[in-house]
Amino acid sequence: MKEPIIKVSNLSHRYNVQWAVKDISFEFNTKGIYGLLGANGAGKSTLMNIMCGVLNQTHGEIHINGISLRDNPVEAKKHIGFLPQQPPLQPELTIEEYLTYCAHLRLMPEASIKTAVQEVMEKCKISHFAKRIIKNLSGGYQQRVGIAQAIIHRPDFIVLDEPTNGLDPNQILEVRSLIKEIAEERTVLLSTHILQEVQALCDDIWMINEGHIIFSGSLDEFDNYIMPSMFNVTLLAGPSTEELAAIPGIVGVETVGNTKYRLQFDNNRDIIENFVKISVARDWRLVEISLEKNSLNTVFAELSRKKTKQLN
Ligand SMILES: Nc1ncnc2c1ncn2[C@@H]1O[C@H](COP(=O)(O)OP(=O)(O)OP(=O)(O)O)[C@@H](O)[C@H]1O
Repeated sequence: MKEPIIKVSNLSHRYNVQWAVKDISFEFNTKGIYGLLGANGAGKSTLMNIMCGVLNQTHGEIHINGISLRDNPVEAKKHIGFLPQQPPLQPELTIEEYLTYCAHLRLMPEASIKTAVQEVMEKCKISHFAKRIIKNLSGGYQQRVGIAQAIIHRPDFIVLDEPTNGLDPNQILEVRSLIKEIAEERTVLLSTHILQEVQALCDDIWMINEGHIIFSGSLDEFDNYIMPSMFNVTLLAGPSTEELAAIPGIVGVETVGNTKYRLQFDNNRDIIENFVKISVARDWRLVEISLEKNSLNTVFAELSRKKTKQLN
């Protein structure tokens, strides 16, 4: 049977008395982009540093393609690429010099290095700047070089820690498109505290809060995890707010202009169907009705609140 690309088992880490990461387990078996979402201080960098062999965990095991990172770190690291929050660039070197240096650090066979450097520069669309000194590149191009160093040794598993942090909107789009291309052939774990980032890029989401994984699933599952609690209606011959508030299941009424209402409901899943029936029966001239989808921000805040409550 094929080993998981990455397997994390009962991983915990503490810097001092406080656990930064506590009893985390998961595995990735497919290519694509996995989002690791969490607020500042949630434990993302700690988890990523451990997964990339930069930090030794207090407890637990990591296996990359079946190789133990603790027992066989040199072999395991051949399968991992890492772009930390601060890309480990050498500002005085040219792109080509720097990537050649990285290839040596990655213990690549000497004969394969020149081709690997050319290939990775093409992949990351930086070949035209091969001879340019890194410190003279824009933030977006520096980040491309950071990504290039993470994939030069052709690892199966790439970890990107906040890869679009500090970039302008155009650079963000360019780096995102590069990440998508890279993930067609590999498994990418992308850490971010930006919800739009996971929305734009990720197939699956892991959410971490206070060192615990509090959600894992697809983007749709994440979005729908908490049932919407509001819906909006347009009633051309609407009743008084009192009459609306008296409908069983409605717990709040807000008027938005002359014909529009925003209604809050309890956990009654049949509310929309019931509301339509009542509107027709009472001739309110219903012309529009829509559930208000929770924004990812709302879900994020609610999940954090739920989990913190459970842990206390
Ligand atoms: N070197 C360290 N020594 C002591 N505590 C640390 C150290 N690094 C991180 N921590 C603590 O561990 C917890 C998790 O931090 P971590 O940096 O992993 O979170 P994060 O989700 O990556 O946040 P950010 O997005 O701000 O980097 C925090 O409470 C942080 O203060």
